[in-house]
Amino acid sequence: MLDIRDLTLSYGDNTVLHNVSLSLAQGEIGCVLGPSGCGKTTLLRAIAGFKKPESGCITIGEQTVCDELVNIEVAERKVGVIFQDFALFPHLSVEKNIAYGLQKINKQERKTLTDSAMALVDLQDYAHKYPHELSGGQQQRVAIARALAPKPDLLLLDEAFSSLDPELRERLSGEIRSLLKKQNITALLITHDQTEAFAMADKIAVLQDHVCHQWDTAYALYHEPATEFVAKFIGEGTFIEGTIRQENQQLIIDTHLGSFPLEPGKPLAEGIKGKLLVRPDDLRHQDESLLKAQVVGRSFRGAHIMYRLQLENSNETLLCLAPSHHDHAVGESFGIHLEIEHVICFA
Ligand SMILES: Nc1ncnc2c1ncn2[C@@H]1O[C@H](COP(=O)(O)OP(=O)(O)OP(=O)(O)O)[C@@H](O)[C@H]1O
Repeated sequence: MLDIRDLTLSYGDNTVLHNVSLSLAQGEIGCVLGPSGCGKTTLLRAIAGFKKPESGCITIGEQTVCDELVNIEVAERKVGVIFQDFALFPHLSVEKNIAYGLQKINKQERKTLTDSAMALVDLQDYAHKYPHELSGGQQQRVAIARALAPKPDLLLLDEAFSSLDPELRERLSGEIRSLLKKQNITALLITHDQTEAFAMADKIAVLQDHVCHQWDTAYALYHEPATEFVAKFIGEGTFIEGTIRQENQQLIIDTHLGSFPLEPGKPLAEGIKGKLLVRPDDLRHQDESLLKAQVVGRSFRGAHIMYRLQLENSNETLLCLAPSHHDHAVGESFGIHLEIEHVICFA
């Protein structure tokens, strides 16, 4: 339903996107995640048709909306956009806001589409209210109904939850995911909030320095990051150094916390130094372990405590997520054991 191939786009000399590719099947929800200024909004603007790329191709449904020969107008692309501030018209009622994009359609059909969009987001009782009479969550639902009323092929959400408080944001992102899934709507959202991306998206693109580092499921981004940037950006963790050796065709990294076999097919070779990713859940609390570490920081998270630990005879600190009944104060030491299920190593 959405196919972006080798998209390159600049503002003057500033290349913002370089050879970005990603695609979504009908009914899939994608998310573009990345640090501020990495080009998330620019990508969305290119898909909607507000900014023409230098090269590359965008296809929405059956229609190529932009390539070296074609550039379809914004209004002709079957795309619904929801902006960060919802962009509702303050002087129009909920019903009229939703009907706004349907002016080319005859009156009867306009009423049918408006009513069904209002029902979709459960706002029938608010049809004659004005935006200032609604809560933030209700305003967002109006914005969604307005974007969905013309039955777009693709829905784009630009930081659509960021002006809401965290609790409402979490609840609404779950609700909206269910709504989009039930209606089999294809959507792409941009956010800098990983929790929101994980809660909503089937697939996530991680952008940084103009390029898309990885386009994958949340699970793969966390457990099989393609680049060091993705490993650092998604989730928490620390890198420890080691040396790579080969034993019976198998590459192994030796570190001061143990030796770990490496996945095949990575650009790693015997004799080079490697950086091994240690996630907080790889480091286990184990009283009987001879390997001891001292608590230098801690953050209580309810069921778990995130410890920052310093190894004996080392300046290195590591994160350890332990069940909160293992309650240790800063300055105390406890035994640890490294058990890595997904071995992630970079040269
Ligand atoms: N209209 C414009 N003219 C010139 N440069 C622009 C324009 N819009 C964006 N840029 C530049 O393009 C880069 C990407 O901007 P963009 O808004 O796409 O990033 P973003 O990832 O959405 O950032 P944020 O998370 O802060 O919203 C930035 O360096 C920005 O300064």
